[in-house]
Amino acid sequence: MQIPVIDFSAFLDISSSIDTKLETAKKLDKACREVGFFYLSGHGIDPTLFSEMLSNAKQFFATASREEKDEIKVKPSGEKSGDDSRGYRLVTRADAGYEAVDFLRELESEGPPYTKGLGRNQWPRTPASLRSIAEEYTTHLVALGVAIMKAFALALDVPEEIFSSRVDESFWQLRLAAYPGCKKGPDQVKSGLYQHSDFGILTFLLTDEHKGSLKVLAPNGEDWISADPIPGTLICNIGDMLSIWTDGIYKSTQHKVLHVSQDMRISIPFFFDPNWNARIEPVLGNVEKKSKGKGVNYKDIFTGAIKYPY
Ligand SMILES: O=C(O)CCC(=O)C(=O)O
Ligand SMILES: [Fe+2]
Repeated sequence: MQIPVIDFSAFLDISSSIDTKLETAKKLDKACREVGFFYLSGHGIDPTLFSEMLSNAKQFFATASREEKDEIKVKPSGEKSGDDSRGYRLVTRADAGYEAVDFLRELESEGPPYTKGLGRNQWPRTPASLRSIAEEYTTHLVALGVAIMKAFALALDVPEEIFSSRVDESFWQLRLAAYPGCKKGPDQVKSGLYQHSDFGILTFLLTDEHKGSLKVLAPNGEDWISADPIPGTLICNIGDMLSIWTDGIYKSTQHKVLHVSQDMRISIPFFFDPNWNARIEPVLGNVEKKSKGKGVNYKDIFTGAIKYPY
């Protein structure tokens, strides 16, 4: 299996004919059906923004003091300003080892105290440029996510609003992550992330130059393929919610991280997820399957009000 590289520029070019757009959309569609992962080029985002995101994230993880990290740590919902979702975490488990800071779309809400998902982002004090760069990056990726959903609708031959009405206020999540460098010897720590599929719609992943860390499960269910970074591209993959919307036609492929290099690896996933109130149900017109997600809103899944997978 190979992860295809797809040039999206023709779809974004307003002078492209519908046939040209359809040709690009069909390439994406094929990748989503067969692999669930693709590299995106021609996305219109300035590569300087990629390097600024990576260098700001690296600076934070490499230089922020313990106190600075603690100040913005994820706090339980209902406790002062916490909402159990936003801020810094250090994960040291048998099957996962990394540090991360999460930022999510801020929704209108009462509080503090906040219920899960409805709080305010906690921005690191340093580097001072991180917030404005992350906000600019987010604006670009939200627009890109909306454009790709239009391409999916075109390829699947369904009305554009089926998707756009469910993602036009995407409850996105931006994660800055650092996988520690592996030291040999007794203090060796696990650096990586257990096997999983992503939860939402579409993940846009930006990583530093380390190779061999991200592994994608091949369709045969046995082989692991390294998804090494290709400079200037974003690694994209389908999440479970889009797999549900498309009756499983688009695959939310399993992947994992196993980082064995001696230096820290920076990885920045952007999870383009459904609107907070989006309905989660198959939408391609298969009436029998439509009942499966009856009454389920994305927020109920996100907050754990409904057990997922349901
Ligand atoms: O760091 C990576 O390469 C992938 C991370 C990932 O799969 C995730 O955060 O969901
Ligand atoms: Fe993932």
